[in-house]
Amino acid sequence: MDRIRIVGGNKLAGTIPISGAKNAALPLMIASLLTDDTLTLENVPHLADVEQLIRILGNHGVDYSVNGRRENQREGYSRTINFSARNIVDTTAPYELVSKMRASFWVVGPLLARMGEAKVSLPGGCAIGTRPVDLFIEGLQALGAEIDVENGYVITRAKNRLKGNRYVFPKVSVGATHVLMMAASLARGETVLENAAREPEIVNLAECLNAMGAKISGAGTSTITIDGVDGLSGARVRVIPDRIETGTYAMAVAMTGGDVMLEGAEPDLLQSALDVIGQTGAEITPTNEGVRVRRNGAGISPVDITTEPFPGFPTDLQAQFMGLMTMAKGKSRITETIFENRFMHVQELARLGARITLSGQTAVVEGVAALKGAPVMATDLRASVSLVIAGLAAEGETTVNRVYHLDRGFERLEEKLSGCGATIERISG
Ligand SMILES: CC(=O)N[C@H]1[C@@H](OP(=O)(O)OP(=O)(O)OC[C@H]2O[C@@H](n3ccc(=O)[nH]c3=O)[C@H](O)[C@@H]2O)O[C@H](CO)[C@@H](O)[C@@H]1O
Ligand SMILES: C=C(OP(=O)(O)O)C(=O)O
Repeated sequence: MDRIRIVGGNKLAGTIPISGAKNAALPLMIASLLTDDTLTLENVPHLADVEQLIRILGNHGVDYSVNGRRENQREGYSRTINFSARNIVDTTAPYELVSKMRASFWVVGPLLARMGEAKVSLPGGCAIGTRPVDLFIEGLQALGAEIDVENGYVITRAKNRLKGNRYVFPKVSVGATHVLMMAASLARGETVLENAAREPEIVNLAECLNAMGAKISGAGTSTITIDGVDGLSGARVRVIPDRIETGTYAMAVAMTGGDVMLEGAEPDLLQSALDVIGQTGAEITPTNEGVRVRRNGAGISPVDITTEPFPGFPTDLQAQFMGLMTMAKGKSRITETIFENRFMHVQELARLGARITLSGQTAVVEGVAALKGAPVMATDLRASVSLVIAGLAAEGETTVNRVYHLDRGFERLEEKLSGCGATIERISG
């Protein structure tokens, strides 16, 4: 199994290109199921999750080509991919495929809306919480779907076309908002979603659906209105830059010191996180090229954060921020409100010498003067990258095991960091 080896202590300096966002690319790819025309997506990142979703969509009959040709190489930067769901050959998404990635469950919305049925395995066990699907079920039922959960599958049927309705989310859910927006696009009449997620990825999906002929307004606010249409067509849409990748590298620079241009980053997509990083002592400068991050001289100031739905501080940056706080000059409190089990990085950061105590959903981090390299491993994507950040700042050698987590969400991580002066390499086998 591959590992990442890091020798810490170097400041980062140079340019890091920001890739297309994993969490935007996935729902956009799934939207291709809604039409028999070709959906062309630009800036799709080359990630394990994208490859896995290509396999899942292929099982339903979706054909794809990369820049006009099929491509199997594992490495490469963000690409343009054409998706064509001319014929849906199967409305079942089996356990073997869905269990590997949460977002694959989202095919339930377009399959049900276009084909009148979908049988989708419950998503697999995940390291950050229980992650139920009750809101998806309740929301699709509000649109007229009949739903049974049997033998680990969610079985959905719509005898007639789905029918628009008002649905108030009892809790903000990114995935359920994506799915209901897609399903309601092909429903009869108007759907109003209240307490909807406001994440930039929701806006990107709404833009995509509208380019395909949907009539959606209000995406990016908590009330989204969808006027159902009879059919959707193809379109060409660009995946937004990855705000989590942007925040991750910004925190890496805040921790090691240095001066890095995050090329192509859009500050509006992560303003709350950039504000917090600024409060730790790093200088954040939006430019025409992207976002410049600098930290020289003075140390890292402690800052308290609480994760929240957008526009609050994102849960997907919580682990990385904890990494940064391990070397702050004082005590910080980090409260996780989105997922009940997203502190799996705490015990691994402790191997590097971090001092963290947990009390319910809050971690209290007592900054230390130096971390010392060690072998570590993490159980999820963002936890893994928090260990990479900490390793970059630690004295000596750190090896991060279970690299497949990183490959889910970070395109060419080692190359981007070593290009800025980090000593980091992948060790195969
Ligand atoms: C592929 C993708 O885009 N993943 C992101 C998406 O995940 P995902 O869409 O799975 O996250 P949600 O926004 O749905 O989850 C938010 C909270 O709602 C709960 N919930 C959700 C659905 C449901 O039916 N019932 C329920 O109780 C979840 O357990 C969680 O506690 O948003 C999360 C929150 O920003 C991010 O951390 C993930 O990176
Ligand atoms: C939690 C994440 O992804 P997923 O929802 O696919 O598990 C993530 O991107 O941090």
